[in-house]
Amino acid sequence: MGLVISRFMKMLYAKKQTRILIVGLDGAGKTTILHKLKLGEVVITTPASGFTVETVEYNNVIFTAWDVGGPDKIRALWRQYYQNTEGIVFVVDSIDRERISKAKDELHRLLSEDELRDAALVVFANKHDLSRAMSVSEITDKLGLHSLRQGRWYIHSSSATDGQGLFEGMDWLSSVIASKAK
Ligand SMILES: Nc1nc2c(ncn2[C@@H]2O[C@H](COP(=O)(O)OP(=O)(O)OP(=O)(O)O)[C@@H](O)[C@H]2O)c(=O)[nH]1
Ligand SMILES: [Mg+2]
Repeated sequence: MGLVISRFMKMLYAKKQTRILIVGLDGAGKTTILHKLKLGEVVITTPASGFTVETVEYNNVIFTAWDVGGPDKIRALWRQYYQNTEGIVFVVDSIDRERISKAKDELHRLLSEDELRDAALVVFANKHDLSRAMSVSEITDKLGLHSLRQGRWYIHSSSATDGQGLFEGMDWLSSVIASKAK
């Protein structure tokens, strides 16, 4: 899986610097996905107490992951990572029925940011290997994805622990970004 991802990432992203955000509530599976993509060493930084950012650089693509459910006072710090963002990977815990509406609020809040308005969105309905997982269509509804702009979003079930579904989502994202760059 890592090899396949690497190969097409290399083809598509060689020229200009691009950022991809990997975001979602705590425990959704962001860190697991970042490692599973096998793009390189994951570097952890803490720009402020209570705020941890994980970064992987791959050619000219910077993958940046953090938890968007944190306290309001650290939100201002997120903006430094918005520049050049072409893609957003939003990770949802498919068994967390209690917090799906919080996930929705955070997603829409993020997408309303000026600098993120044109970014393509992939949602991973993660932890799909678990029997209690909500279906992709239920998550689509509960996140209000149909109300989003221009149809530049895509949702796929995933299991970050075994890698299932990650390729499909990343493949869609890279092809949308590549077609925009032309
Ligand atoms: N069964 C199952 N467990 C998963 C999956 N993805 C992640 N997990 C587990 O869920 C827990 C949280 O995963 P993380 O990758 O640490 O989640 P995170 O989004 O980085 O969480 P924070 O760093 O706290 O914001 C870990 O115990 C993972 O092993 C999945 O697809 N299936
Ligand atoms: Mg994490």
